[in-house]
Amino acid sequence: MTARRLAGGRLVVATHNKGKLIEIEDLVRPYGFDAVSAGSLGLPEPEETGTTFEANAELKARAAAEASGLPALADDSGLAVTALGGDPGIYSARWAGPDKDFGRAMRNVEELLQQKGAVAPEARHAYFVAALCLAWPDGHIETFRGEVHGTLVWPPRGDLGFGYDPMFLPEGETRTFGEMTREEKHGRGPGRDGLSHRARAFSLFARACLEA
Ligand SMILES: O=P(O)(O)OP(=O)(O)OP(=O)(O)OC[C@H]1O[C@@H](n2cnc3c(O)ncnc32)[C@H](O)[C@@H]1O
Ligand SMILES: [Mg+2]
Repeated sequence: MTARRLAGGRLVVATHNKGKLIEIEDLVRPYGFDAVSAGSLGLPEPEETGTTFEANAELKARAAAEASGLPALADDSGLAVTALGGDPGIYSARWAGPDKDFGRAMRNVEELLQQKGAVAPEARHAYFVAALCLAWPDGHIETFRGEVHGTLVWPPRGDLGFGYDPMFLPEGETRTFGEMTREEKHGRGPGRDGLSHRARAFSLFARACLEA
């Protein structure tokens, strides 16, 4: 099945997360879109009732496309910790509570890892997942998924990025996402498909819908 192509113009970035918005704007910029955020359009934040990243991305993209009459790109993402059975997973934002305190969310992850005796790096495997969904106002959707695997460090390192970035050391790297610039975290470039989960999902999206 070939994906439906999206040719420039206005695109709603259907997120209320500032860190994500900045990253998605970076990723779409080379394709010449006029990107507008869901927040700037005053769109409400839909309740994430799905049980998968893909379902939640779809729900957010559809809501924004319907409300705005424009194509909308949503991201649902999170950190899955193997020793914690995949938690916080789709609940990654909710673990930070209503004040979006990711210092607290990271401490919570660390405490649970300590309780499991997960000290060695091998016991501290985790991966980020991002599902990107593009929805058109007529109801058509395309969904893509990216992952990046690594280990969790303690204490957190770096103050770049957002969310759980300072705890996450990607495989084969010496710095956490919190110590990387956005360009390094995206990791896109000639011969590279991206380092972060979001950049990887975006590469698939770009190949299928923007470059085809
Ligand atoms: O739903 P929207 O409005 O997009 O914003 P959100 O923050 O609620 O986003 P999610 O529901 O997808 O929750 C994902 C959470 O996982 C975390 N997360 C996702 N991608 C991340 C990344 O690249 N680096 C660090 N943390 C990330 C981050 O804390 C997010 O709040
Ligand atoms: Mg959310």
